[in-house]
Amino acid sequence: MTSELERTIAGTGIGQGVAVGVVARMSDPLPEPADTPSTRSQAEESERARVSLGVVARELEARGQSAGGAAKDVLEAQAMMAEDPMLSDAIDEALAAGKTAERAVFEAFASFRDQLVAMGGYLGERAADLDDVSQRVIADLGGVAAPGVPNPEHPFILVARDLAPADTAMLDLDKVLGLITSDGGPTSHTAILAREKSIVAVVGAADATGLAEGTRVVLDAAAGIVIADPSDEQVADAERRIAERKAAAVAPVTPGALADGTAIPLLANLGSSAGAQAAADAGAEGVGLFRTEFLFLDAGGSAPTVEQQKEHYIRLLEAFGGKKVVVRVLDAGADKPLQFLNDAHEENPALGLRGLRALRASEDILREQLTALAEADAATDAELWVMAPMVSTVEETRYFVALAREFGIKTAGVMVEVPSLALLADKVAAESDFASIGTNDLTQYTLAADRMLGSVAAFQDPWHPAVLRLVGEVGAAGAAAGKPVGICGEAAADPLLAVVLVGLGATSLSMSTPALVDVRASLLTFTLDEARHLAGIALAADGAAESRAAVAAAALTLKEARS
Ligand SMILES: C=C(OP(=O)(O)O)C(=O)O
Ligand SMILES: [Mg+2]
Repeated sequence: MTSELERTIAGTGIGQGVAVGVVARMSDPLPEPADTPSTRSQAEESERARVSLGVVARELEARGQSAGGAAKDVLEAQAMMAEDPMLSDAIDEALAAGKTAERAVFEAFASFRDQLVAMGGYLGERAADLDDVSQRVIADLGGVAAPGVPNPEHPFILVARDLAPADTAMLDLDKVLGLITSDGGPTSHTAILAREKSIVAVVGAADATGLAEGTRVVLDAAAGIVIADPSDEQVADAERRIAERKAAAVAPVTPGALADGTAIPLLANLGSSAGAQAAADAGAEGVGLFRTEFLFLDAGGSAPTVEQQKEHYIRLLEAFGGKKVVVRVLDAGADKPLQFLNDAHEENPALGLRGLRALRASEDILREQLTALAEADAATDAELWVMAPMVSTVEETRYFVALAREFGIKTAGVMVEVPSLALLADKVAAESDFASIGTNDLTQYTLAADRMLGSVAAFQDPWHPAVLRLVGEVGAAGAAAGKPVGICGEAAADPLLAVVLVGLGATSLSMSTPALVDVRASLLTFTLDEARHLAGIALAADGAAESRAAVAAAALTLKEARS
């Protein structure tokens, strides 16, 4: 039975979590205080300002004490801003002109803010901190709640338009059960943070602006919905799923496998060696995609030297001794521009000189990278595989594999991110040691939808049967040639789609570390035959939404038949 009040709000779910709780809203910024003359004496206004500045400073200090770490430093700096003598001089000046304490605080902080912005750089970035202090003092003067992340005594579901980085740094994850934002898409700052910290979240839920403080909600990230005023059955269902996820999270970290024991190694996507330990702790059986772009982006305008690269690769390989580590050579261009490799203006950079095309045009950089990789491999005992991004022809495959071999790389492969390569997968399999499907780009190129563009985000859906048919081509070619086929795009992190991908022939799955738990649990619930059955259903669908819905229904039927 549904409750009479129940309402469903759609958005984009981040991760697979479920949460039940009451809404606490991030309050909107306060309006600018009116510039009307004060009816109080200057001394009275001055005292009001002094008291509120002190209250806010003490509160920020206290919050800093309880937050600890980097947040403590930020908050203590803010507390000092509230009692900065230059600011209080500016406030006194405005009060002397007959303004209210609210208006005087507003004007004094605003003028300091403008000065900071004019200085630019690090100081410019502190402007938002000053705004925050100003808002808090004005709120205290008016006896209203301070804007920003609320701090109720009980756990809550935070509803906000979007979160500023400073807000997110302060989230008390023991209290915030989930996040709902009305703005922001899957790549917004909030979404990235939620993914990183495994916070249950639905973003871009435009109708969430109507969710009142204290409303009970079920937040279902897996379905991308928020149910306001849910029925008892809906709450019970959500609580059952929360318990299941908790059980999965503490389940033994076993190697990835299907219910019938078919091994499907679960690997991590990493951007630097810094995440290696967390990935290994979460049971990653190796690395399926090491993105080397960050190493090049951090080098400041030129390629890092062979020595610098080698040092970094050694750190990575040492963290995965005896295990497989797939490193992708530099993937510059389009969403990852690197001036020193290609500074030409391109109308359509995603279709331009990017990935292997750009490296081939500056082959010395590719040669240096392969040198560093081969030397790091020789110095460690991980199993190094190297692959090239954005390969679109069989000739490019042959070129890359031959060049990698010249440097002594034992296992060389290509990423399948362009439909042309998937369609020639049999020929690619003959040339290359392995293939790894980058579903993010493969979806972008198959659906002709720029992955950076919000207006076409709905097309960027790897559940689309056209994308899955291409995956199936690569899977079949790999099986026929006896060559591994990995998946390293975001699609592998979707627990149900992961099963479909295995049904299409994927032999390993690579994803960001927090996704490993859910994908491991999902694989364990289906046999290889069932995965193939689900893949067949996905391939037969008309579009992404139909494919997702039909597979979800069939998966439920399979599970119910078993229990
Ligand atoms: C894994 C992929 O590469 P990136 O997201 O780095 O382009 C992909 O395209 O799916
Ligand atoms: Mg890609």
